[in-house]
Amino acid sequence: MNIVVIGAGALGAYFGARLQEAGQSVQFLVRERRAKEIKENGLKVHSVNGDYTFDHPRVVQTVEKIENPDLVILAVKGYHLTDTLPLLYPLVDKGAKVLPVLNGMEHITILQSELGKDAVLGGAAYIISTLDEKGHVVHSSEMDTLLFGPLCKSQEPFCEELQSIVSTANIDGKNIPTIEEEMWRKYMFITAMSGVTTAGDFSIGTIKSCGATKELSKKVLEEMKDLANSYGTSLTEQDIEDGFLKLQSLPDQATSSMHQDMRKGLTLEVEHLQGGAIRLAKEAGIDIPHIETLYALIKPYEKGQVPL
Ligand SMILES: NC(=O)C1=CN([C@@H]2O[C@H](COP(=O)(O)OP(=O)(O)OC[C@H]3O[C@@H](n4cnc5c(N)ncnc54)[C@H](OP(=O)(O)O)[C@@H]3O)[C@@H](O)[C@H]2O)C=CC1
Ligand SMILES: CC(C)(CO)C(=O)C(=O)O
Repeated sequence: MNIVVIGAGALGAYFGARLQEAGQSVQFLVRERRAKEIKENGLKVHSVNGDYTFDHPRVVQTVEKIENPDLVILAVKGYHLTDTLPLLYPLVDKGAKVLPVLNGMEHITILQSELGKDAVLGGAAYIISTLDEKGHVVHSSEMDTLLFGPLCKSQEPFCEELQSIVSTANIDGKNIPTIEEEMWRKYMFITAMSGVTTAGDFSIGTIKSCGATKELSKKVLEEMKDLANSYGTSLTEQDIEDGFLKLQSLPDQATSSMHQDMRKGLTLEVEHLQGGAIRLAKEAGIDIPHIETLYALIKPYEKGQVPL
């Protein structure tokens, strides 16, 4: 399969590496800074599931050079989504399906209205990865789940083909027929995990060891369940329990990508995640006070600046 990764960051470079390792043709469509970094330092993955070094990473900076793309893995941050549209239009015109692995939900509506429903698959990832000072991927816990699936019936055969490909790769890749619900589950989980770790500036261990902080995480999961259900899913108390168990199963030092970004002084996805939840809740007429509070605490750090 001809795979194009837009967003050769912590997540895109990891899954791109695993798919190339499995024999697929993978190209990274990058901007100038990242192209230079990869040229200077090469592209490597340091992973608890096995390292991978690209001999010659296939890096392109213009979309015109890409021929016969089958799949675009879209792995940029939420705040970069609209910048990728000029790249996505021609790739979709050339026949590619787009698999967005961003956290959140609002990007699906934007992509579907810009690219057409047929072109946009559902996707979500569970992985803890980051980039080091050389721009190499550091994947620090065994979890590397890539979930994808059809958002409309016409995509089912493509997703089956993709399943047969990811099954040969060293990742936990799954075609989920009910991917939309699965994306809401992930959104529920990440809103709690990123919200609490970033607002508190602590890792999972602190959530696990403090009763009141655990309770706050549960309240956020509950609010997200109600939000998801107001958009047509059927999440249950069991999903909250499962989300909470997943959070507790992570190593004490593990933390969210948003919190890692805050520690590095980078821009945060707070508007895309907690902000997105607030907008969707307003539209649905439901209250999500705990998420609003986390949003207010994180928002001052959004641009990476240290507040006064
Ligand atoms: N990291 C993690 O553990 C997880 C992340 N996620 C989600 O995955 C998404 C990606 O996160 P992550 O990989 O951490 O982010 P990174 O910041 O590590 O990577 C994003 C990459 O996107 C690139 N990019 C942005 N705009 C463009 C563009 N127009 N053209 C080409 N490349 C572009 C950036 O390049 P440049 O250097 O040029 O800015 C950067 O390399 C987020 O939504 C995140 O929430 C989900 C699960 C886990
Ligand atoms: C919680 C986690 C690590 C799970 O994949 C994640 O999605 C993120 O931090 O962005």
